[in-house]
Amino acid sequence: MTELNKQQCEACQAGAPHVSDAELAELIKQIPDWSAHARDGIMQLERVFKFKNFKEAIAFTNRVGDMAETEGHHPALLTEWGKVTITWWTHKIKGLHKNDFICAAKTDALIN
Ligand SMILES: C[C@H](O)[C@H](O)[C@H]1CNC2=NC(N)=NC(=O)C2=N1
Repeated sequence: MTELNKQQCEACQAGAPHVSDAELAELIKQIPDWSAHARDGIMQLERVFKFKNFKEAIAFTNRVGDMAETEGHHPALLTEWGKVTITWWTHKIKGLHKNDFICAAKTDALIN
């Protein structure tokens, strides 16, 4: 099967199915540094990235932003001095779609 970070997001419609528990268990193995948790009842993927300073943190943030624009799928981004917290979920379905796992894998590929 094609590696997650080599796949492209699909256009996600309202009403699209959430990933099943079994699919989540399989997909999360490909992004082992990410956690899957519910926040306000919405399942999300989250990872904290550490950097030497703010300059590197904001540069990484901008690379992720460019990827999100390319994919048409967007994360929550918290950029701090030396740290970026990235959270992926699909707003339209208020949960996790395969797109979120693809974008998490693409995010990992943007680490210098
Ligand atoms: C119109 C636009 O394409 C949609 O609103 C996209 C934008 N980016 C998105 N990003 C995420 N994470 N979830 C969405 O449902 C979503 N929808």
